[in-house]
Amino acid sequence: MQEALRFLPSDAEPVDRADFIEQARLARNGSEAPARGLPLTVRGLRKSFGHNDVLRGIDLHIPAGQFVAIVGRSGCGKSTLLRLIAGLETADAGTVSFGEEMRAGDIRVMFQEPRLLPWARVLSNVEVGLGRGRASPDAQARAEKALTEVGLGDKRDQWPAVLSGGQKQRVALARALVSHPRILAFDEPLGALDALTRISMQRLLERVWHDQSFTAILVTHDVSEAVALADRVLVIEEGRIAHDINVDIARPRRRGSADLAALEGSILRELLQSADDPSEQ
Ligand SMILES: Nc1ncnc2c1ncn2[C@@H]1O[C@H](COP(=O)(O)OP(=O)(O)OP(=O)(O)O)[C@@H](O)[C@H]1O
Repeated sequence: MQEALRFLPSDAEPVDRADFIEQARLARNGSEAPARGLPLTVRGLRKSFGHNDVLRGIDLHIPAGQFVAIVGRSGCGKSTLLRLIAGLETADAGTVSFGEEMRAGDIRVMFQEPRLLPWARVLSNVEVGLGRGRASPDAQARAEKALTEVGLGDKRDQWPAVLSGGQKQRVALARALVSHPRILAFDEPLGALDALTRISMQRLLERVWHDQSFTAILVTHDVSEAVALADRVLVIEEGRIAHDINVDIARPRRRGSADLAALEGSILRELLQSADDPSEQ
């Protein structure tokens, strides 16, 4: 495992999820197995669009299996960072490296829009996530299993058009999970959902992350979502990681609890302060 880098200005240690994962795994299997998530290290990452210097030097290490949330003002570069990590965008400088050689399907991204194929039934939409593996004999069984994991086993033969927004996002999640990714990147995946659906999707995300032990990176506008789900919250300001906050609150976390609210409040105050700072406009 690579050594964790230090970040500004936080001195928080990377969260050790090993105990949490191991306890769950031992309870399920009675045997020890290595975490499935991949670690990743970002060094000196820079990205500009024309004269807009969006990311001005990002240094970051995410241990295998950690759940990291990225927050910050609109336009601060959260999605750009996520896209660079996922290889959907090319950096101007810097590197993103992973603990091991990557195989196809190791990184998946889930977006705000479900991006389902309207002419394909739900099960076929999930099989799309297998890429070339769609042709394998067990593709259908894997897709059915992924659909069951998101609670939509009974919708396999439906068309996307008849599903609710939340159900469509569940299908998108199943499509992301079917390749057994070792890093799952979420770009504001729940942003278009109503409040109740959003909370039930947050629980689902947390459960699948817990069960499958992938490394999770969540871009969100919603600080309460970030502190409810993540082991660690990164605040991006002025193209850099301005705060790297350890969410040292035991799981399962109770929505609305005083400790979550206090942490959310302190992050929001920080964001509002930087938004009010005229020197940054
Ligand atoms: N392909 C692109 N071409 C030009 N500018 C871009 C491109 N992608 C992003 N940008 C610009 O880079 C900046 C950062 O965008 P990004 O989407 O990463 O921000 P964000 O923090 O995710 O924003 P939001 O919270 O509003 O979704 C913005 O000013 C955006 O307009």
